Amino acid sequence: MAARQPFLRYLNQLQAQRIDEELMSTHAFSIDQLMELAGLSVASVVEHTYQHQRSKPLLVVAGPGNNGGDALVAARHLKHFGFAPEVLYPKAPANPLYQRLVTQCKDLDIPFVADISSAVVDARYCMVLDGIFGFSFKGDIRAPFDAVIAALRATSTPIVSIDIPSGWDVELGNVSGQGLEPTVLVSLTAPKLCAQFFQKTGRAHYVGGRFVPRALAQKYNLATPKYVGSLQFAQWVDEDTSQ
Ligand SMILES: NC(=O)C1=CN([C@@H]2O[C@H](COP(=O)(O)OP(=O)(O)OC[C@H]3O[C@@H](n4cnc5c(N)ncnc54)[C@H](OP(=O)(O)O)[C@@H]3O)[C@@H](O)[C@H]2O)[C@@H](O)CC1
Ligand SMILES: [K+]
Repeated sequence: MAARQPFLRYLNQLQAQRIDEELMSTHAFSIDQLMELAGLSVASVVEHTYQHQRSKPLLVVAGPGNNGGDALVAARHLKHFGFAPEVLYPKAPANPLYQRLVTQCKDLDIPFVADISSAVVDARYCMVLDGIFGFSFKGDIRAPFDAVIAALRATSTPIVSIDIPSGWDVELGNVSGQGLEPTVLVSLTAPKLCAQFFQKTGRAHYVGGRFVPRALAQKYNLATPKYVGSLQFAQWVDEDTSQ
């Protein structure tokens, strides 16, 4: 009997972008649908991890791309889950999709803050949701996000990162030393190569985004997470335990 090919467990940047494109072409998803499910997964992980810490607000930091869109969706769900999210959106693009997400947050009375400092983050928030950069991040961190990430790095407030710890090279990890060091990582669709450098004691790694059709998983030989019932996330197991 032929030996089973090892599953593809960590995506490179190009594979992540191709899978995203194929979901929206071959597999007929709209970006709004994918973002909604991605953001719901992230909010579900936050609820699972920080359900006993609702007495303080949580800070959602949204970047200029779809990672930021996921963060805005998560903020909306978290408000419905009984949390008190506040959003920092330093560079809101003139893109109708993101503008609709902002309106939806404002209609729920989610405050948008103009600026943060490390001291304010530590004093005011129970956690930070990092939706600054995802799988399209490249190069050195440019303004205004260099200052935002530096301020977050100087806090002791726990960070949950969406898909990629912001500032990390998507494949090589925190090679610049300037990226965030989150407590929790929620990979979407499948972990990217940088997630291999995240697996350390005291941290939790989940996968979310329950929208991958079997045909796409088979095409890439993806190691699909074992989602249970209606849960929107699954714990990522570090080694290949598939049969
Ligand atoms: N299938 C899935 O898994 C799904 C994934 N989804 C989510 O989409 C995410 C990927 O989204 P994405 O492609 O829009 O890119 P993302 O990383 O958010 O940022 C791009 C922005 O960052 C900027 N930028 C880049 N480098 C920079 C730098 N050094 N310094 C400063 N800025 C920099 C760049 O600017 P530009 O280079 O264009 O000037 C652009 O504005 C993915 O991680 C996941 O969260 C779901 O929504 C849907 C289903
Ligand atoms: K991120």
